[in-house]
This record gives sequence, C-alpha cells and structure tokens, in this order.
Amino acid sequence: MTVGHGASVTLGRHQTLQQAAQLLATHGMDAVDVVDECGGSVGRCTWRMLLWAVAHGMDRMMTVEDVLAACSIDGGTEPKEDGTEAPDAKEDSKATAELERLRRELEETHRLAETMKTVLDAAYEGVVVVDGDGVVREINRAYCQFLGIRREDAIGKHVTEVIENTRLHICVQSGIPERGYIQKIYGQPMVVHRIPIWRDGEVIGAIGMLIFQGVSEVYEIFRRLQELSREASRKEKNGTAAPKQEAATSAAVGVERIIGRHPTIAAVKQMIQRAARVPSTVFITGESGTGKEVAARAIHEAGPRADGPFVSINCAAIPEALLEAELFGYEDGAFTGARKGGKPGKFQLAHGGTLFLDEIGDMPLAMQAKMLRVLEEKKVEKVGGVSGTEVDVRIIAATNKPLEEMVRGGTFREDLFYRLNIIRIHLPPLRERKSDIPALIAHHMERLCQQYGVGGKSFSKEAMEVLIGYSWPGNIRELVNVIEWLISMVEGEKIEREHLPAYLSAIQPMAASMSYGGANIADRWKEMVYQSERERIAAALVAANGNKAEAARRLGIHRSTLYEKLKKYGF
Ligand SMILES: Nc1ncnc2c1ncn2[C@@H]1O[C@H](COP(=O)(O)OP(=O)(O)OP(=O)(O)O)[C@@H](O)[C@H]1O
Repeated sequence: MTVGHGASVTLGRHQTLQQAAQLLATHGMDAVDVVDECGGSVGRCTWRMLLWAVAHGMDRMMTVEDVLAACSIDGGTEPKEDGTEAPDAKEDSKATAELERLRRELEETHRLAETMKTVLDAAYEGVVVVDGDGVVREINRAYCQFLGIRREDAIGKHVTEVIENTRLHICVQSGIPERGYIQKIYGQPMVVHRIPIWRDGEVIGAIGMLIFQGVSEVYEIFRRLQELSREASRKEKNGTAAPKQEAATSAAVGVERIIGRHPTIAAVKQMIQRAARVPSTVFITGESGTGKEVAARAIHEAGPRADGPFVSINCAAIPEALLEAELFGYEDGAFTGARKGGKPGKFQLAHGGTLFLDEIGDMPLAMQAKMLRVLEEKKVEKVGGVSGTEVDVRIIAATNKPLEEMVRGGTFREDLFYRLNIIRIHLPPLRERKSDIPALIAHHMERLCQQYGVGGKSFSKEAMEVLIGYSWPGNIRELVNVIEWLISMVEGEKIEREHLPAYLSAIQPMAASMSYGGANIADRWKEMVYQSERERIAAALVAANGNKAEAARRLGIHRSTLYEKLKKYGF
C-alpha cells in the first residue's frame, strides 16, 4: 500500500483482503483505488466489496485483484462506481454477522495475548518461547533485561543468535524436557529449564526458563547430595547394600520418581503417601516390570525412615539353601564356605530403615514359617547363632503371583499372607495406562542419554504411535529396554517407525469375534503373539550367548519368568 504526496492512499493489486480491511480501517476510508505496479488504476476496493467477499466465504489472504475479478464474474454484485448496486439484504446481514464474529474473535485473541504478555513480564524468571524451527516467538522483559537486548530485536531470530549456549532448539528436536541444567551466559552459570511444547503428538516449540535465584540453591542441593553420597559409601563400607545406580543418579525422591498422571497411577501415588506415614507392612502387587520396587522406594523415601537404609532382596533369585543366611546372616564358621567373621543378614542391614522383599511368592514354605516368626517377634537369629537380635525394620513385600490362589492351593502360608497384606497397593499394567507412555519415554530417554553422555533423540509421530499401540507385556521394564536399545542402535537424532523392533508393530486384534481368512482373528492373534514372543526370546538368548540372566535382563522380564517361558516354548 502507498501513501503518496497529498495523502493519496492506494492499494496494490496483489495485497490481500485482510490488508485492504486494515488499510480502510486505519485511514477511516470507505473506498481505495487498487493500482498495478505502474500505479495505473485497476479498480476500486470498498467496504461493500469486502463484505461481499466475506459473505461468499472468500479467504482473508486472497488478493484484491482476484476479488475484483470474482465480483465482475458474479454479474456485478459489487456495486458500480457510484455504489448504487448493493449486495442483497440477506447476504449483507450474513456478512455483517460474520465480520462481527471475526471482530470479537480478534478482540479475544488480543486480550489473551495482552494478558499473557503481562504475566510473562511480571514473572521474575526469564522466559523465552521458540517455535518448531527454534525461532524466538516470545521473550519476556526479565530475559531481555538480563541479555541487554530489545524484545523487537530478539523476536523472529533463531534462538542461537539471541541466547548464548542455548539448547532450546535441540529440546524442540528431541522432545525431551531438560530441567535444572546449568547454562553459561556471559560467563555466569545459570540454572535453566527447557520444556518442549507438544501438540497432537508432535513437538511444536519449547519454553525456556532462566532461574536467576537458582544457582546458589543448586550448589546447596549439590552440597547435600555430596553429603548423602558420602553417607551412602560409609554405609556400603559397613556392609549395607548400596541403592541401584538408577536410584542413586536420579534426583527424584518419594512419589516424584513415579512418572505418570493416569488416574490409576494417581491413586497409587496417593496410597503411597498415606502408606509412608504409618509403619504398617505394605504389600505391592502387579505384573513384572510395573514398578513395584520403584513404589517401595517411594514409600521409604516419603516416610520418616527416609534417612535409614533401603535394602532389597529378591526371594526368587536366591537359591533356597542360601536364602536364610542372606536374610538373617550367619555366624563365623556356620557352614562350609562361610565368610570368616560371619555376615550380617538383610534384616540387620535394614535396621532403622526398610526391607523390600521382592517376589515373596517364590519364598519356600519352610522359609515362610521362619519369616513369620521374625515379623512377629521382631528378632532375628543368625544361621549358626544362639540368640536373637532385635531389629527395627519396616517391611514392604511384593509379588507378581496370585498369592490368594497360592494360599488356597497351600503353597503360601495363610498366616504370613495376612501378616503382609495390611496395606495393599496394586500397580496397573502399562497397557491399562497408555496415556503415560510418552511421559515415561521422555523421562527414561533423558535419563539414559545423560547416563551414556549422548545427545537426546526424538520419535517421529508414526514411531510414537507404534509405541503407544503396543501392549507391553514386560511393562515399563520392557519399555526402558527398548529405549536403551534404540539409543545404542539409532545413529541419527530422529527415531523412525522402521528403527523400532519389528515385533512392536504386530497387528493388534480388532475384535475377538471377527474372522479373517476363515480363521478366528483372536486365534490368529494368539498365534502371532506366540510366534513373536518365541522369536524375541530366541533372539535374546542368542544375543546373551545363552546366559539366561542376561537374556532376561534384555527382555525386561524376571529370570523366573524367563524360565517359565522357556518351558512354555519348549526351549
Ligand atoms: N512409574 C514409573 N516411572 C518411571 N519409571 C518406572 C516407573 N515404574 C517402573 N519404572 C521403571 O521400570 C523398570 C522396572 O521397575 P521395577 O523394577 O520397580 O519393576 P517391578 O514391578 O519391581 O519388577 P519385577 O516384578 O520384575 O521385580 C525400572 O527401570 C524402573 O525405573
């Protein structure tokens, strides 16, 4: 558009309807001449013409030239120069209503944008928003002041041109949130959070936050962590089992370490918080890999024993003959091969803390009787010992076996079952809380990439759909293993559908009653699952050179589950 000498305003023929409306509104005009590149008049744009275009559902981005042409083809609906020929009254009111709706929509958008800007500017932290290409779309006053730049100069530029050492554009590609990272800006270590913005399964941008007050706090947290780690190694030297590496490296504590917002998991988190407050025995059930140990640690960390040890023992992994010594310890010379000076048992090591009895359903009957006595008397007697020692231990037990059925079948003691089953927490299988899959993937991807020192990876929409569609029989452990495998196998930053193991894409049954090629689809499905699981197990055994413990780890299932499957598939 041009404003010539003597305030003569014209509109270029390639300008849009939206620009035409803006021009008329800005200059308070009813009509404006439409000109070509040489300034020659090609027609006249009026409010009536704009109303006509809106009434005919034309796009706001259409050129004025096209609208002029459409008007003339329409048989002169557009008024002639003198404006005597108006659109008919019905169309006129339709157009007016549409314009009014657009005006209100615009007003609302402006109001929201203003509110958002006020909120952003009032925030103490620096906030920057980038789009899917890493281009700055919004930045607040605090960030601009810190960087010493003007908002207008930052907006529209790639974030790397605006903020030193930023990784926001990488966060957009990986889709992985980065919280509490240190970023050097102007030589100062700053604490930043980088959070991807997801829409319809795709990352469409990211928000960066600069925490001005955070550095000293972070150093304080760091100092406390160092103290804790020193404490842990002191305890390890004294014989207390160190927590798993995963738990030690994770900053999350208590229910924080449980990822997921599905209602079933939200209810579990509530139960955990309640259970943490009381000393009663907790009994956790759920399929293998659903996070029973994670839940047990969360209870320990959220309760008053958090400063005490968390000791875990897998009752299925220890041969029957050694289980008693592992649990209660042994005296010097208690049996052939016993360590000189004896050894404390898990109960003693957990004194003042929590003992997690995993796979309790696999505990032999004879051992169950001894366990019941210890739980009732709160005293343990070492193998080869003569007197008992008092222990103050909170018990959390877990199993993936149907313990009630085992009680009925006589393979699990009823009295021990009731002694354990005081607070019951059931962890749902992953297939029943699929909405948590993206968050679990993001969490473990970030954790593992940090652990391996590699850059983050993101999933294509198709790959994510496959991961969400799969039934995850090995639950979260299987998911973690798939992520670990992908991190080491995929070179690039984007994980595509074809990078995923083939068994994840197997067709799901649509309806059990449907038939396909004469065979019942549910039977075909079962057969396919059977085949694919058999192949996966065979592949894992080959990859692990026949080592069953390693194969079970690769498959994300417990060793005892692998043995059952080996039997089932006739290996
Ligand atoms: N809610 C969760 N959020 C994040 N990670 C989880 C969650 N639950 C489980 N995991 C991860 O899944 C894996 C398996 O968890 P865990 O060992 O607690 O399962 P489990 O039910 O005790 O398995 P099993 O019955 O075989 O002993 C671990 O890598 C753990 O970090």
